[in-house]
Amino acid sequence: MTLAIGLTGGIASGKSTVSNMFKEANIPVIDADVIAKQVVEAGEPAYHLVVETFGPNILKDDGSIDREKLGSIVFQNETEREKLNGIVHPAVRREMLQQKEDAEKRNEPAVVLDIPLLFESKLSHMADLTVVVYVDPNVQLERLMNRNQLTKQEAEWRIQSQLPLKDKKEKADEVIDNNGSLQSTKKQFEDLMKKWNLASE
Ligand SMILES: CC(C)(COP(=O)(O)OP(=O)(O)OC[C@H]1O[C@@H](n2cnc3c(N)ncnc32)[C@H](O)[C@@H]1O)[C@@H](O)C(=O)NCCC(=O)NCCS
Ligand SMILES: Nc1ncnc2c1ncn2[C@@H]1O[C@H](COP(=O)(O)OP(=O)(O)OP(=O)(O)O)[C@@H](O)[C@H]1O
Repeated sequence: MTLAIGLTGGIASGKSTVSNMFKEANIPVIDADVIAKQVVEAGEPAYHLVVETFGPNILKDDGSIDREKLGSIVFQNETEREKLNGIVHPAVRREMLQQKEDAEKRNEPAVVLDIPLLFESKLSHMADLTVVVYVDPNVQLERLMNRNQLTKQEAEWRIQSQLPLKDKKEKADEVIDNNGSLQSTKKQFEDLMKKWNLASE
């Protein structure tokens, strides 16, 4: 049986940091953000719907979607965000289920479903257990502003477009606290791997 681990968190809470630890441990990771980018590449069905819905102004000169522009529209407006979600999410869900099935066919001991909106989109049924990468609100704001070079207002809009991290923490089966050093996060990751009998040594 392939253990399906649902990995989530808030924007810039450290999901990629933890998903890299899984990859280093040879556990395959299915990344919803990567798939969400692929399904809106030029020529894909969702690409045409996005252009129809948001207009040609959201395109770059080469015809690809200007993600920064689209982000500045949808992160500060719930109605626009729901329109985008309605186009992108079904395609992402289909592809994730396909990749999960492939991992099961390969008899992988485990597979990680890295889904930022795991709880918001009610997708936890796809996973056997859920893990939240948690940070305190002030740490999240600071890391997001630094990583994406955003103003405080822009970063707050992005954070507010998601369920508060403390709510996700309550819903999750396991919590990795990423407020501290990377070493402390790695230690918590290793402890979980032992608990799930996935540690190699
Ligand atoms: C708005 C878009 C174009 C901005 O692109 P950009 O390259 O700047 O960001 P990226 O895709 O890497 O997302 C960064 C983070 O933003 C957060 N986020 C993205 N989309 C959403 C959303 N619809 N609602 C809440 N948070 C979101 C997630 O935490 C994600 O990890 C893009 O995020 C998008 O197409 N979003 C809709 C699809 C979606 O929900 N993706 C999330 C996983 S399915
Ligand atoms: N323990 C840590 N100490 C210091 N910086 C950290 C730590 N963990 C992550 N970071 C930094 O915080 C930022 C966010 O981390 P990461 O990209 O892993 O988050 P994420 O949850 O995958 O974000 P998103 O879903 O928004 O893409 C990055 O710039 C990363 O280098």
